[in-house]
Order: sequence, then structure tokens, then C-alpha cells
Amino acid sequence: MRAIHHHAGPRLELRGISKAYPTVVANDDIDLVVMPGEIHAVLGENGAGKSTLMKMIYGVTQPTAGTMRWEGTDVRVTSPAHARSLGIGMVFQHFSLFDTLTVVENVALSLPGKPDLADLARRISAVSERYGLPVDPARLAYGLSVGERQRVEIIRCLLQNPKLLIMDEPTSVLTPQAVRTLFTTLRQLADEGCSILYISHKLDEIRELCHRATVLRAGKVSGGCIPCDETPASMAHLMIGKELPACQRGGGQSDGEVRLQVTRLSRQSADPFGVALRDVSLEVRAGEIVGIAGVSGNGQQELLAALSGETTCADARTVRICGVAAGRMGPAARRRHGLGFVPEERLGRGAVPRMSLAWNGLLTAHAGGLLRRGMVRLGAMRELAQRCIAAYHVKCGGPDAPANSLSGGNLQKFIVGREIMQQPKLLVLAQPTWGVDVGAAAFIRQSLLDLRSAGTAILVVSEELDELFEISDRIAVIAGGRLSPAEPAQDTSVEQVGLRMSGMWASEEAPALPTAHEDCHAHGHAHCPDEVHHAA
Ligand SMILES: Nc1ncnc2c1ncn2[C@@H]1O[C@H](COP(=O)(O)OP(=O)(O)OP(=O)(O)O)[C@@H](O)[C@H]1O
Repeated sequence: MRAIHHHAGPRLELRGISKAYPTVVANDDIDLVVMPGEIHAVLGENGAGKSTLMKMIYGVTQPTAGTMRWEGTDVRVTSPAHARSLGIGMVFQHFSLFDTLTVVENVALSLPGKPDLADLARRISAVSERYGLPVDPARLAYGLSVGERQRVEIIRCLLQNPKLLIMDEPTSVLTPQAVRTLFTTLRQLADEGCSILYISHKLDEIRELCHRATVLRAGKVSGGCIPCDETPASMAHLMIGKELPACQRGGGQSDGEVRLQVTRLSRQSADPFGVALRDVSLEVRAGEIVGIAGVSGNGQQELLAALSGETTCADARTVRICGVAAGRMGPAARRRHGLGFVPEERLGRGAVPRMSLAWNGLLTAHAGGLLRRGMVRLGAMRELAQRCIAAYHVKCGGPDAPANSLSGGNLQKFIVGREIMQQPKLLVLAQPTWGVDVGAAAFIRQSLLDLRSAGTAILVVSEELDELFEISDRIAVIAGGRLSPAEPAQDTSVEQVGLRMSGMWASEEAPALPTAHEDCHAHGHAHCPDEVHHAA
């Protein structure tokens, strides 16, 4: 247990903080006071200015006006290292790990001096165990899933014994059980005197965890509240200024044609520490949404790569897209056969950071008439980006804005919107509303429901159980590289699925792995037409 020296006044005081970017005033005259031991939420729609404010407190960027007091003294935080020396730690929404380094090497980079790696690995394991954040210090960051990366970031902060911990959407990829553990951790830290600034779009979590909340709208403080006196609906109202629309499910179809068929997919992960997929079979039909729940790092990355075409299968028939044996096709060929795909990582895989939105739209929409005789139709390209920006209320500087100038949630809205608007026959999405505010998340979920009612087959891989239950017709669980059968959503419960996510199903009910020999014969593959040649 650690003790924090108590300064009687506020730990942090911001007065009149502003930040102007060339096209937008991201923060406008913001006042904020955080007391020792206080868990303070910052709420607001995508693009309201939350991350910008946090980045200034952490010294990533400097305000264009205003003052910051730290434990009663005026400071200008000039860099993250400076912030850390004051006792400020931050867990980012976009992670900042170096792929070619191990977990322990990555953590060492943010610590002063040259820590002994073996000793540091032991400290990481201790924190990881104490706070229920499993991660292997010896692994390369390259192979870590999004959830695992987030755990590393949290551990990295906790190792520095911060007096103020900034958490930018820390629970977006954690299981309900892991969220419980994290909250216990955060309450314990607060009891020890640590202040916490907590950004989240999950209003029920804010209600449960935070002592006070400040609401931002369009860069300004628009109000504040005591979360436990509010309901999620009243907080949503504070944030967006109106009521949230209720979701219209409409009817799913259970007898549409099979648009995605995965047959006994087994494969080693390309990453030596990754999760091997073991005998995964799955069907998604036209007019239904199938949800795959699971704790990040249980084979989702490997499954998504096998579906998108980023990795290929030895046997083309292992993955069928709209009836075509697509297992050996690359991503572009699969798109031509009707696949739409939203990857887990927004920047890097979902979008090229420095490219404009218009050009980013072209990357996956080129089948939809944007190319003519090998030439890009620039007008059509901008028009598609413009329609997507309008339909999904993407706050940005227009089609020519570079992807990396958008707030996290707005970029996500653009990437998901782009895929939905192309009305693919089959749409595979990872974490469709990650980092998206409640209003926009409701809109994306409704768009997915409408798309499925119009006949698209949809597969959603997500760790958000509530969301999966809201939109899925059937739900499967992935654990340890195995996939459970997909059950009708109404026949199962959040609790059951949560238990299976923590591996109950994998250890207790899974059948033994078939041998390669059985694999070939079990489904009479010899009778399937071989479409490999068309794929090339
Ligand atoms: N480097 C930048 N250059 C130009 N504009 C930027 C830059 N960073 C942020 N912005 C703009 O500042 C505004 C606030 O963005 P910020 O990331 O702070 O929002 P946020 O409230 O954290 O949103 P989200 O919930 O989506 O993460 C947005 O309009 C965004 O486009």
C-alpha cells in the first residue's frame, strides 16, 4: 500500500484552457477542478474535445490559452516525461507500444533511468496479478491484441504510482468481469488519494464509478453533474441535448442463403504467442446478424485475418463467401465477391492516417464505380466521402481532411459508414462502435439492423456484450481459439455468455481436436467444386 502526500487544495485546476487547431477550436475556455482521491468523469460526444484536454494535461500538446495549477503551483507541462515527473499518468485511446519490442521493453521506455528488465518483468507480473490484468512481459507487442495492448498501457501507468491517472476509454475492450476488477483497482487507488480523470462513453459505468462529471459540448464546458444522482438517459441528454432514439430491431431471417461458411478452420497463428484457431465452424445467412463474443486475445485477430483474406487457408473451401470457395483469395478478391470488412484497428488497417478521407474511402470502395478504365474518378470519390460524412454525422474538416485529424469516434463512424453504405452481401465487423458516443453508437447499431433486414449477412466480433445482445440474432463465444455453436440470442443470457468468455466452454465442453485426416473426410470435401482457380 502506498501513501500519497496530501496537499490540502485541489490536485489539478484548469482555468480558461483553450486549444485552437487550424480548422476547429477543440477546447474553448475550459475550467476544471479535480480533488485528491476524486474520480472525475469527462463526458461528451465524439469530437467534443475530451482527448484534446487530456493531452494538454499530460503535456502531449500545449494550450493556446489558459493556466494549469498542479497541487497549488502554476505549471506548464511541456512533455509527457514532464507530466510523469509531476505524477501524472495516462492510458491512451490509441496505443503507443513499439511493435518490435517486448512488453517489458516497452514499459521500460516510459520509466526514468535504465531499469533492470528481469526485475521490471517481475514487477509487471505482480501488478498484472494484483489488478487482474493478465499479460506476459516477454511477449512482443506486435502480436498483442487490442485488449492486451490496453492492459499493458494500464500496467505501465500503475507502475509509476501516479497522483493523477488519466484514462481515455479504458474499458472499451474489457470483459464485464475485467471491468469489475478494474473498478475495484480504481476505487482502491482513489482511496489511497490518487485522482482519476475518466473518459468514457459508457454512461452506466460512469454512474457507478465516478464522483463528479464535467460535460463538454463543442469544446466548451456545457454542464456538470453528480453521476450517481443521474440515470444513463439523463446523462445522455446532458451530453447531446436531446433524447436517445430507441433501437428498432425489425425481423431477422433464419432461412436466408448461406453467405459465409467457415468449415473446420484450424490454423497456427502467424505470431508465436498468438492463439491457434481450433476447428472453427460457422455459418452466417442472408438477413441475420451473428455476434461473436470473447475476451480479446482468444483468436479473434486470427479469425478476422482468415475472414478478410489477410491470411489465406491451404484449402480454399475452408472459407466460403456467397457460395464461392474463397479461402485462398486475398482481401481485394474477397471484396469483389461481396465481402465488406471493418477491422479492429482503425488507424493502420482501417484507414491510412495521413491520407484524406476521400482517398481512404477509395481504398475499399473501388468496386463501387469509383474507377473507370483504371482511372480514379476523383469527383465520385469525394462524393462518396461526403455522403458518408453527412449520413454518419462525421465531425471533420470535409472529404479532404486527413484521417489522423479526426477524433477517434469520428474516424470510427467514417470507417463503419463507408462499409455499410456499400451494402455488401456479407459484412464482417470488429468492435463496430468502439470509441463511438452513445448517440452515434445507437445510429450505427440501427444501420446494421436495417442492413440485415434488407438482406445482408452480418458477422460482428465484439467484446461489448450488451451491444451483441441488442443486435444479434445468434451469438457464439470464442475462447482459447475455439468457437462455440451460435445460439439464438433469446435462448442465452449475458451471464452465460460472460462465463463462456472466461473459458468455461473451451475447457469443459469442447470436443477433442480432429486429426488432419479426419478433417479432410468429415465433410466430404471431395465433392465440392474447386474454385481456387477463379480466386487467383
Ligand atoms: N491534430 C489535430 N489537428 C486538427 N484537428 C484536430 C486535431 N486533433 C483533434 N482535432 C479536432 O479537435 C476536435 C476535438 O477532438 P478530440 O479528439 O479532443 O475529441 P473527443 O471528445 O476526444 O472525441 P472522441 O470521443 O471521438 O474521442 C475534433 O473536431 C477534432 O477533429
